[in-house]
Amino acid sequence: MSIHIQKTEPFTLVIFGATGDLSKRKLFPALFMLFKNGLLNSDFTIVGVGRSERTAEKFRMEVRDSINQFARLQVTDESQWNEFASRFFYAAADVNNPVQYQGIKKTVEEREQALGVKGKGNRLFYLAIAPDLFATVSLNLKKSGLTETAGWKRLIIEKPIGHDYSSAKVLNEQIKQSFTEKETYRIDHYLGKEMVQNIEVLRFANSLFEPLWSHHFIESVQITASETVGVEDRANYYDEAGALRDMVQNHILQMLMMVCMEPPSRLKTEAIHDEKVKVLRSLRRYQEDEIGNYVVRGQYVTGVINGKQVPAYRDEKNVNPESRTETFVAARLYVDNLRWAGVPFYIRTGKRMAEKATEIVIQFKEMPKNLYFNKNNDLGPNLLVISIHPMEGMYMTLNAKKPGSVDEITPVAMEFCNNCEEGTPEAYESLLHDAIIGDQTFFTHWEEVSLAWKFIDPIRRTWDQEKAPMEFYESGSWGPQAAHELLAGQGHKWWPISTQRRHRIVRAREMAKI
Ligand SMILES: NC(=O)C1=CN([C@@H]2O[C@H](COP(=O)(O)OP(=O)(O)OC[C@H]3O[C@@H](n4cnc5c(N)ncnc54)[C@H](OP(=O)(O)O)[C@@H]3O)[C@@H](O)[C@H]2O)C=CC1
Ligand SMILES: O=C1O[C@H](COP(=O)(O)O)[C@@H](O)[C@H](O)[C@H]1O
Repeated sequence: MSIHIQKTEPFTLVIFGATGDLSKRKLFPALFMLFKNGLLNSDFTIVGVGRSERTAEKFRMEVRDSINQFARLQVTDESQWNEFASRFFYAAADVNNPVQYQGIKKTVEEREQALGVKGKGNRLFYLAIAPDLFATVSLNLKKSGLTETAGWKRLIIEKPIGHDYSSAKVLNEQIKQSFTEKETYRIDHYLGKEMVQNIEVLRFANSLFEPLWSHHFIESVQITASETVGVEDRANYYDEAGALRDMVQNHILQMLMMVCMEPPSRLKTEAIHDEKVKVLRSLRRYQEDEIGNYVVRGQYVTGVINGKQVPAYRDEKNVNPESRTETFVAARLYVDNLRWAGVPFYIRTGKRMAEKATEIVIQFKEMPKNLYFNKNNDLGPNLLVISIHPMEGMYMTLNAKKPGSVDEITPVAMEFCNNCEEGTPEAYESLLHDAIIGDQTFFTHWEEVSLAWKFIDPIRRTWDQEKAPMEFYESGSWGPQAAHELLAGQGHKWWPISTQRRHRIVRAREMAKI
């Protein structure tokens, strides 16, 4: 990802769903930050599409409001704003109606003509709309002639990509009729997070880690993506999807791939995708009758979050009062290759948990307990903690001599903070920029999508047939007891999440005592 160095070529970005939530909260703020940082070519154009009519002026005001509400920096410089806003246009269209694409085409072509790139403009289509419209739009883009240009054309799609392997495959075939794999950019916003991208650098630019990065020295790996929010206003989608499809199929497996992949032969997109795909091929698939031993599903009941009583999942608006949808998943996974043989990868994700945090903990094997410095049984394992959110950084716990003592041990932490001094780019900033410059490294290849679904589908089937229990957990907790037992059986435990910098050393000490 080359966000700090490479300015884009001229381009037109057509955003389907420009009046929606994703555009307001993520896309417009990201475009504004890229513009402010001088990373967009001055000849860029944004064409917003939605069903309801509005003038370009009104659209620009909405864009401004969303930037002031959601961007890292607000609009303060009027002439800079006018320059930015003058590139925004709007075309009303119902995407189900092929005829209405002509209005979009006219807007795009007029602007390309004005910029002197008639017939050869670069075009990027962003589908910030419901997933069941992805196929229709991509087919209609071709039929309308919008994909015909001597410049490049690209499609950006959001998740979810299907709800299982078969539906994802059908969608992929439909998209392929208009866009090749190289032109298709599947967003997984976790891949745009600074510290997720940093995993590669940490592993492949430090001689310290790579020799230790295997079953010889690593005892286990834990990946947590916990949230304090509930289902919010997305029950219509979420009650069908559940945490397995919503978080594990994409974000959690992407983080697992980044931790496990072999060093790529070159730092090129294809080489990186090849290595990530190999991880999914080695990921042990569980038979339906053994899933209960490895995967736990849970659903939140009422509890207290930030001092406030919150409702049970089944009492949330638009949720089926008898819903069997999981809001929590924990699992013990294995990557059956030479590097990772026997190393458990513990994953967990859930809504209404105790803290909002995304963290990866690499636990190294312990020193032999019967030798040296373990008089009080207080030697802790070395942990490398990669904090992805809300803190961005990493820290390593070590055992050190307690100051002033002869052989007493105390845990210490070496820490790097990635976002302490100034804010780092938001995931969508870096992903939008990559799509505009044509770098697919941090987008999901079709093979990753398909293998991820093949891993997920048997688990989903088992749960749909009620062949594994549903565990209930209190809101504000760290999930159901079964999620702790998953590790306890292996002599492991979930390490406390450490989201606040000032607590870290204290937490490191607590960890050593556990
Ligand atoms: N919101 C978020 O934070 C995230 C969203 N996503 C994904 O992004 C996509 C969009 O989500 P979100 O922004 O939340 O959805 P919203 O419901 O907020 O917005 C939907 C958008 O689609 C437009 N739209 C709906 N039907 C049509 C139609 N027939 N023709 C033209 N436009 C139409 C709406 O415009 P209008 O009503 O004006 O016609 C609106 O702009 C989804 O795929 C979602 O899964 C992914 C990650 C996060
Ligand atoms: O994709 C999704 O991610 C969010 C969590 O993202 P984060 O960047 O805040 O960690 C999750 O709330 C949502 O359900 C899911 O669709």
